[in-house]
Amino acid sequence: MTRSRAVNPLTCQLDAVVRPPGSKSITNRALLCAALAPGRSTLTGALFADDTRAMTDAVVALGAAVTADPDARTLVVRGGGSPAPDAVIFARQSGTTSRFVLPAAALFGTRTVVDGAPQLRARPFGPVLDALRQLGATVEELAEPGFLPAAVSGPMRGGPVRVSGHVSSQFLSGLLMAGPLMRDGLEVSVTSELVSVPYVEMTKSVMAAFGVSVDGLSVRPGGYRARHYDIEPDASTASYFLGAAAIAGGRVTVDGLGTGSLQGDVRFADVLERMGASVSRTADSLTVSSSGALRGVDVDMADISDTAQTLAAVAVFADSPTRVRGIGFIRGKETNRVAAVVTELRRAGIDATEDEDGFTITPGLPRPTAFQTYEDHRMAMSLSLIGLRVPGTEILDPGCVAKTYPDFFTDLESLAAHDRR
Ligand SMILES: O=C(O)C1=C[C@@H](OP(=O)(O)O)[C@@H](O)[C@H](O)C1
Ligand SMILES: C=C(OP(=O)(O)O)C(=O)O
Repeated sequence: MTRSRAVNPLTCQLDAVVRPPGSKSITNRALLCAALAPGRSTLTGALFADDTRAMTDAVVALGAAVTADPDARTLVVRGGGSPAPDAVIFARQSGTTSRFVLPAAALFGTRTVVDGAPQLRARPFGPVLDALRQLGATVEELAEPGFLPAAVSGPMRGGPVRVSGHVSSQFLSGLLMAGPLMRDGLEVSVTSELVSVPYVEMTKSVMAAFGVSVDGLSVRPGGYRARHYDIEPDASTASYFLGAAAIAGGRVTVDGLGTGSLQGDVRFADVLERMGASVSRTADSLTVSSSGALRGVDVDMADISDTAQTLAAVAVFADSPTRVRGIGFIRGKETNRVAAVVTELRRAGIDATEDEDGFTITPGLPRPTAFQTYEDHRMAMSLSLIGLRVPGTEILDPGCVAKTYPDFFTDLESLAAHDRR
């Protein structure tokens, strides 16, 4: 296993067109909806990474049959089955997989155990477990209350349910996706401020594509319909390439992320625009061009928090401080992302401070640093951007990118082939 990976500075301005792998969030929603739809669905443009393997294994445990063709980026799903008694789902490090399959597993009369890697066991599950109890499921917390592993069994009667929204939107998305298969359908009330709102809109869009409409946060009883579904590239992943254009200068076009994207994270480009980059958007692409001169920004990233670490790396190269707000909840992601990003930038000599709801970065010249990554793919990918400008940058435990983007370093290196010479 490689313990560290050097990132080489770009020597010239960029001029690249990239097509990142498929969206993790859409792939995992489409897999679950397809598994709940009787018949054969074909998912094209799918992501093949640890998180989507976790969901693939999970839907198989729920009774679906899945044929994967990674070269063609295609998953064929035969849905409409049911889990074997005492099924066990191991969600690896995947928040989406675990939070989405708990409600789906509790649709069935058999007992299913959901567990994950130690890192996932440390993340919160209380809101979804509590909601499942309200809906009539039997829930056993097999370790600590509110954490994995947990066992669930149904069926659920459905109807009104209350769930909090300030820790994660994934609880709400998971409940909605199981909603049409509950006896009385589902009517969700969110009891606290909802974070990551665009992901709930994405949930509704993918459900609609599979034949289920959501009215507000209410779903009528019904069923999903199998179909062919094409998945767009991952917008969170695209943020690393757009960030590269912003700091290295030049131009990067992301092919396949158009104005109709289902992903809120395309709005990372709006933040770069506020910092002084130029952005152009078409029906099928997103382009960021920059001279490399950037100003700091004060921005609320509660809707697009997976790109907050990318922004932290970009902010280092601006000419005034950047303040990121609204993201206190990312302390409960793969790692405490607020603390991790501040610690690592300080390790490089940058003046970074933790705020209650985010962080503040004052630009500076980073020194050559071996960055720790805290088993967090986004720490590794974001801090790599610093290496595009600063010689001697190393990323420790680079393999952690496998969670969502196994080929990240190869693709980042191939950007250099597109230097504008
Ligand atoms: O629903 C989704 O696909 C996701 C929602 C977000 O999580 P939270 O709702 O926990 O912020 C995001 O960070 C995660 O990567 C994917
Ligand atoms: C938070 C993330 O993932 P998840 O919650 O799905 O594990 C992420 O991909 O940054």
